[in-house]
Amino acid sequence: MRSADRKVDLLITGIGRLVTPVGSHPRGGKEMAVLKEIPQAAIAIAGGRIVLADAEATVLRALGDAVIGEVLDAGGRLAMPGLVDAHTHLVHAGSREHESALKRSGVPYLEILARGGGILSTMKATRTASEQALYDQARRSLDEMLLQGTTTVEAKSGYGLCLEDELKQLSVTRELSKTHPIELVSTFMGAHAVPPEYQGRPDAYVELVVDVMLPKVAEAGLASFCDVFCERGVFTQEQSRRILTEAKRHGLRPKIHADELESLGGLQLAAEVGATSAEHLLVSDDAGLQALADGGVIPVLLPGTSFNLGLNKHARAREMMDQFHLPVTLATDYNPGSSPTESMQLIMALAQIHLRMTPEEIVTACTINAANAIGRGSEIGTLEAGKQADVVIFDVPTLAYLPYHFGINHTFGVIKKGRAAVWNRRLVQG
Ligand SMILES: N=CN[C@@H](CCC(=O)O)C(=O)O
Ligand SMILES: [Zn+2]
Repeated sequence: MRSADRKVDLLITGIGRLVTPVGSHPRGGKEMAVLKEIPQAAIAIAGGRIVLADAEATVLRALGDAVIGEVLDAGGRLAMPGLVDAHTHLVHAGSREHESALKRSGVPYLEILARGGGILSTMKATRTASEQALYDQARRSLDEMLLQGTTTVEAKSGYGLCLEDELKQLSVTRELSKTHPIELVSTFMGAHAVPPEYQGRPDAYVELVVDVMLPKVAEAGLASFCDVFCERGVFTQEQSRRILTEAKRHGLRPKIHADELESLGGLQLAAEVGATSAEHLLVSDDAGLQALADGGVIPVLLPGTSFNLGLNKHARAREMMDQFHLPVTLATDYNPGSSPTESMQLIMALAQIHLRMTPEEIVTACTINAANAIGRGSEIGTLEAGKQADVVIFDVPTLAYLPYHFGINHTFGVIKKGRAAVWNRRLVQG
């Protein structure tokens, strides 16, 4: 530490083991298993950033006679970068437990949508809801995410499906990003489904998205990314191309929901338009995965969706890593239909069992790779000097225990931008 740095706002001591990926870039293939591990560690934080994360003796020596604002003792627990949830449909009204019986009786996800349910059912609820009601519901979800160790969340629109209500959803995201400790990255997803007014006229709806919605969203600075649901019966590859190409023209970075149920060439399109990420990928073939690798597109896998839809089909995470050296990312896909969970810890457990990922790979997938999937790799995703101080402290004896003991919350503490947001398992007010 230079003498100019000799003021520390927060010092976290007593970290039994600090575990973190290193660097700012996505980690692909074998690199995903490489973590830096420091026993008996401490983290010094100033101005919301990490000044030093190292062995406690080294940190204390470097601090010398520095002025220290607050000290928090992690009590020998495990610290890692705050979890990044790179794919959610955070802002929506209501819930869809009434569809569970249909799903149990074998009615497919897209059939429920075709009957006017599914996404369209949440669209109706969201259109009717006030901004305040949407805000309150999403805020409760964010609190839950924070309590579970998530510090940054991507939030998609796509339940308004008309200009006014898409803007309403995105405004709620913007409001939440000002008031909640969790940092939000906003994605415009007007092309999530074809609304009833445009039934049978999907191209006309695509034109509305392109000509009316995109310019307004971009002008108001309401989103950083644009996503589209490229799936049979929803949007074709050609319609998706039109939307993502126009999105780029307006300064929004492309993302795509692809290969969830059927492959329409969404991964090739992702590479073609230079998408940051392609998400779901349950039925992807080798050609699609090679396109991602060649195009530098990050695969975002959502094992909560296949679990909850009872699909018995899992993304080919091992091949993505071992054969295609891809930087696999994990996310909740939190939404009221296909994945009603805020818990990244549940996703970790599913990733270990269904995607056959190791605990180290899972950490990388939920931190630095996820950060890159939302364009934030240089700021968050690792515990290194200079990065934003987003830290989660888990009450687990070993790293492997985290995805192993599932169904409970292991989070003891969460530090967001250098401030305790959760401590002793409770939200810190103020
Ligand atoms: N598959 C498309 N969209 C969401 C589900 C939205 C919903 O069912 O409400 C997803 O990513 O799984
Ligand atoms: Zn989604």
